Amino acid sequence: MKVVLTGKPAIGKTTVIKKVALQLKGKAEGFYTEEFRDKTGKREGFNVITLDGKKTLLASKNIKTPFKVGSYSVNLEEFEKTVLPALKRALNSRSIIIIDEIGKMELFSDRFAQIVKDIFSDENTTVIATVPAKNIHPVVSWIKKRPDVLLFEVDYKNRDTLPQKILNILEKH
Ligand SMILES: Nc1ncnc2c1ncn2[C@@H]1O[C@H](COP(=O)(O)OP(=O)(O)OP(=O)(O)O)[C@@H](O)[C@H]1O
Repeated sequence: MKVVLTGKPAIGKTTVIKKVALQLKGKAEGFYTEEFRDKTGKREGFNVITLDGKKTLLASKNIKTPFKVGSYSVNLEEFEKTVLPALKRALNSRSIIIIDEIGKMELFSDRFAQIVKDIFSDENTTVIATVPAKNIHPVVSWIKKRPDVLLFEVDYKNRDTLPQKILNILEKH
């Protein structure tokens, strides 16, 4: 089962994923991405939080790396160190895999792109992932076009009911 969420920036994709992950505690592995703000309330960057509780910096305005998205620099090395082992472990153990998100920042990592492909190509693996509305990378359009992907566009009307809908789909599967 492959469930993929897309939708406009800040529409609530991560919130849906977190609600689903909370209900799947112990059965799911993977990560979600959360923004953090400075003292004045301005967005400073993004953290990655793995479902087994590791937190690392994904990107920040206050670091300099060659991997830039707007004013944010991506902390590629730390991202790979934290996320790749979790995804590999999940793929090998056939846990439910949660990937929030398969976006511009994360896709600076070719190794991440490759494991995402491996996960989606494995017909026995259940994955719940988020992708941006824009096809910012070949992997994103490849995922959206897959016939085995159940694609949901998150909007204001469905964002409160989607978590339960996804859980029902997983249960039936
Ligand atoms: N169902 C909801 N009810 C009320 N507020 C919500 C809901 N879902 C999300 N929000 C709020 O909207 C904001 C953005 O939510 P979220 O981070 O989940 O969006 P996103 O689509 O994952 O964003 P991004 O484009 O950064 O990935 C947050 O402040 C969150 O608390």
